[in-house]
Amino acid sequence: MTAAGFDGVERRGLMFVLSSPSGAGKTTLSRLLIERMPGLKMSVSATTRPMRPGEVDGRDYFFVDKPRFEAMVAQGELLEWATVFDNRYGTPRAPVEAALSAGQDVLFDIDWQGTQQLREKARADVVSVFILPPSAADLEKRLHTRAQDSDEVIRGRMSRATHELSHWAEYDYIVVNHDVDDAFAEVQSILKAERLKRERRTGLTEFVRKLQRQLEK
Ligand SMILES: Nc1ncnc2c1ncn2[C@@H]1O[C@H](COP(=O)(O)OP(=O)(O)OP(=O)(O)O)[C@@H](O)[C@H]1O
Ligand SMILES: Nc1nc2c(ncn2[C@@H]2O[C@H](COP(=O)(O)O)[C@@H](O)[C@H]2O)c(=O)[nH]1
Repeated sequence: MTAAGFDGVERRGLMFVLSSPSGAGKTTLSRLLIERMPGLKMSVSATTRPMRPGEVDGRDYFFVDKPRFEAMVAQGELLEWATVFDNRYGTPRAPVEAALSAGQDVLFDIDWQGTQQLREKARADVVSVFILPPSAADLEKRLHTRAQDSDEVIRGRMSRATHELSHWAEYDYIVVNHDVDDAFAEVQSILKAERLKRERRTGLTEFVRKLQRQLEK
C-alpha cells in the first residue's frame, strides 16, 4: 500500500472520509476534490436505495437489490456497511484495496457508522472530516434546492440530522460549509497536510539517508 508522493518520497495511501447530515454538501465537495486533486479516487458505494434523477449506476452508486446486498455482506465483499434512512449502503472492498495498492488515496462519502468501521480496521490510514451546515434552515433549503427527494424523504432526513450531528466529535476535522469554495479550500488543505504527515511517509528514512550520504561526500 505505498504510493510515490509527488516529491518522490514513498508513503502509505490514505482513506479520506467525508461525513455530514444529509444535504450539508459532501457530494458537492467530493466532486470538486476528485476533479482537482490528482491521486485521489472516489469509492463508489453499493446501495439498495432507489436511483435519483440524474444518477448513473456505477458512477454515483452501484444500485443493487436487497438480496444482492446481503450476498455481498455474506461473501465479505464489503469493507463496511450500514443501514441509513431504511436503506442499505456499503463500500465494495476490492476497488479500495486496488486503488491503495496502486498508490492512490481513496475518498469516501459515508456516514458515521461506516467511518467507525473503517477506523477499527485501519485507524492510522483513516483521515475523517465532518461537514457542518451553517444552520438548520440552510440544511433544509439545500435539501429542497437539490430537488431530488420527496417532501416526506426530506422530512425524514431533517429529523435524522440531529442524530448524525451527535457524532461530530469522533472526527479528526470539522468544516462548516458556508460557501462551497471556502469549504473546498479547507478540505483540500486538510488532504494536502495529511499527505505530508511523517508517520505515513514510509520512504523518508531512505530519502534522508541519501541526503546525508550526499552531504558527507
Ligand atoms: N455551500 C453551499 N451553499 C449552498 N448550497 C450548497 C452548498 N454546498 C452544497 N450545496 C447544495 O446543497 C445541496 C445538497 O448538497 P450535497 O448533495 O452535496 O449534500 P450531501 O451532504 O452529499 O447530501 P447526502 O448525504 O444526502 O448525499 C445540493 O443542491 C448542493 O448543490
Ligand atoms: N456507511 C455508509 N454510508 C454511506 C455509504 N454510501 C453513502 N452513505 C451515506 O448514506 C447517506 C445517504 O446518502 P444518499 O446518497 O442516499 O443521500 C449519506 O450520509 C452518505 O454519506 C456507504 O457505503 N457506507
